[in-house]
Amino acid sequence: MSSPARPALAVDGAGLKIGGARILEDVRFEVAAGEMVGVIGPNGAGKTTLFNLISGVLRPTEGRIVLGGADVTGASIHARARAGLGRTFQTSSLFPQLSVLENVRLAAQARRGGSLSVLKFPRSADEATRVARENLAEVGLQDKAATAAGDLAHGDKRKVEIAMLLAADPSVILLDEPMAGVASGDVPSLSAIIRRMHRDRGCTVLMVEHHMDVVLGLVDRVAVMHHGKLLAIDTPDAVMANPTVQSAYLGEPV
Ligand SMILES: Nc1ncnc2c1ncn2[C@@H]1O[C@H](COP(=O)(O)OP(=O)(O)OP(=O)(O)O)[C@@H](O)[C@H]1O
Repeated sequence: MSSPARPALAVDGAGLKIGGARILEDVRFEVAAGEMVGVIGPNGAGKTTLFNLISGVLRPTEGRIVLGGADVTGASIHARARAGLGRTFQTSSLFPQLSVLENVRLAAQARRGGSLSVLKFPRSADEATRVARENLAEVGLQDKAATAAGDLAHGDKRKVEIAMLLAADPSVILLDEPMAGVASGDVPSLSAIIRRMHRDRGCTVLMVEHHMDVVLGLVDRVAVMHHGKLLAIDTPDAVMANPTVQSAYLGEPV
């Protein structure tokens, strides 16, 4: 009998208490290698906190975070990045005065923490530039390489952030509201980039996103957070048909 494939990411009973406040409680799910899972839920449900626990910004007060079979609950943000975890943030993380190419090149050089230590075989400047150009082309921004990142439209900034993420070559990607602040006309091209990134790289993706139509059209499964708990995790159709989820979104007690 073959054993089931090891999940790329497991959140194993994770909880977070701050002072007297219980922010997250017994969150438990697995994401298979190559799967794309959306995380939805009303404001304050705990989605960003969950990402902070997975990426190492916060440590859970209960439970474990397991990345590719390794328990990383106590590992630093950088150790998780070296283990192949990449993350974008809700707010822009670009250096506005630097050119688009320079922003992506810095990410390429810091691949899995590489540039911080000569022992980790950092990419040479030429190699980093090549990787940066390749990833800029992947998000369709090769013509804006010389533009200052701060001068870009919001949608293009988001695309540069995805190019930066890809330049670091992660195997598990956390996207925190990739469509936040993006003009509605830019949403389809950004969605297409995410779909292509997932398909061509075979990476595992966990994505928080408020645009429900975007999430439902992209992901294999949806996780629904509510009041710091995982309400449901299932296919988009099953989640939308779930009466508990419907109550949560209508603001009724669940
Ligand atoms: N450091 C903290 N100290 C106290 N409470 C916190 C802390 N961080 C988050 N919270 C609270 O935890 C809850 C979950 O917050 P979180 O930002 O994770 O929600 P969210 O689902 O990402 O919301 P949004 O969709 O608005 O981004 C909120 O009630 C928030 O006020």
